[in-house]
Amino acid sequence: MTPALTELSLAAPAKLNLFLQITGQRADGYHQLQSLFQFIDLHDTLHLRLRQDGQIHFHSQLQLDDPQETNLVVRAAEALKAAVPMAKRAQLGVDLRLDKCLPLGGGVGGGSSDAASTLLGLNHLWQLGLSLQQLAAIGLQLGADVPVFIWGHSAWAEGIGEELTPCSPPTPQYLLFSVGSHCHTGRMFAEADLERNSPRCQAEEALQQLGHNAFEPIARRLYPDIELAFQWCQRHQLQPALTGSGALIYAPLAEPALGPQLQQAFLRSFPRAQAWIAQGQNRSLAHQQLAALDAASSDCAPHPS
Ligand SMILES: C[C@@](CO)(OP(=O)(O)O)[C@H](O)COP(=O)(O)OP(=O)(O)OC[C@H]1O[C@@H](n2ccc(N)nc2=O)[C@H](O)[C@@H]1O
Ligand SMILES: Nc1ncnc2c1ncn2[C@@H]1O[C@H](COP(=O)(O)OP(=O)(O)O)[C@@H](O)[C@H]1O
Repeated sequence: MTPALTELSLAAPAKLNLFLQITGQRADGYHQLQSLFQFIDLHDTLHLRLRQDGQIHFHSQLQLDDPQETNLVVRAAEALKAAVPMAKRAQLGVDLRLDKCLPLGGGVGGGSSDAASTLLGLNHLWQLGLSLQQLAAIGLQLGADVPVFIWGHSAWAEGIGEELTPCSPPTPQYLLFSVGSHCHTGRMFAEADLERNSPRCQAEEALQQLGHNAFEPIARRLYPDIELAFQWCQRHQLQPALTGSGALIYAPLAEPALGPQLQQAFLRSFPRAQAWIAQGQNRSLAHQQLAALDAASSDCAPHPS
């Protein structure tokens, strides 16, 4: 029999919203949207190690703005444990360490991805055998963006982001910029002039309008540095777009060879900014790693004689 793993490291990749429009609002205030999600190869890394004493311990350099707030990694681990029958819970302990790289509140879903990788990793390590559907339902309680990271495939999203249809948009390299502004998701959704009644469309139509994002005019109006970054990109023949509710801006690279040059030029114009070159991926890094683990363990499994 394959020996059970006692530790595991898993990526928690970022996402981009290649298209985002809002089509209505539910009675509870949450907005209905249509969005095209794609992953990129920028990621946080989560290290998980089994504990025998049933405790959940967490370590990270990341300080959340609100010291009262519990990190989504811990909330995910607790939510998963709570979903397991009481009799099994006493043995389910873990040391969790998060190496945080993704910018906070940037619209790349780092917190949601950390939560999803926690659920995926613990399901494996604790040998719970929950389905992706069950994990996505637990994840949805933590944030509207968590399910897409659980399923791990680029997707056309509807509802509040949890009704997902896998799709495979083009996977260019992107330039990704952070000019330092933070857009608070709840506040962006609450902005009075947000276009929240767009007519619904089909995924195929969205693929013809890549880069459309209902939050873009608001982010450009509220944050002058975001406006300046859009103008810089346009002057450099890039097609910039906002991801999520902001504040990061991405632009597909028509000529990947020019990426490093454009990245340096941007940083010269915006010395306090950050800029990355990232590869679009239709399968999340976390899922690629889990598939490699499964393949390795089936290689180790005894062959039927
Ligand atoms: C806008 C998007 C697009 O991918 O991404 P981000 O910019 O956050 O990455 C998501 O819909 C964000 O999802 P997520 O970041 O998980 O949001 P949540 O934590 O669930 O919600 C934060 C707050 O935003 C508002 N909210 C969120 C999602 C939604 N469909 N309607 C809303 O009105 C609610 O006020 C909620 O309290
Ligand atoms: N592990 C985490 N990483 C990032 N943010 C977290 C985490 N845990 C809790 N949060 C909270 O979630 C908020 C949104 O985080 P994040 O996912 O980075 O935003 P976005 O979805 O806009 O990229 C943060 O401002 C923070 O308060």
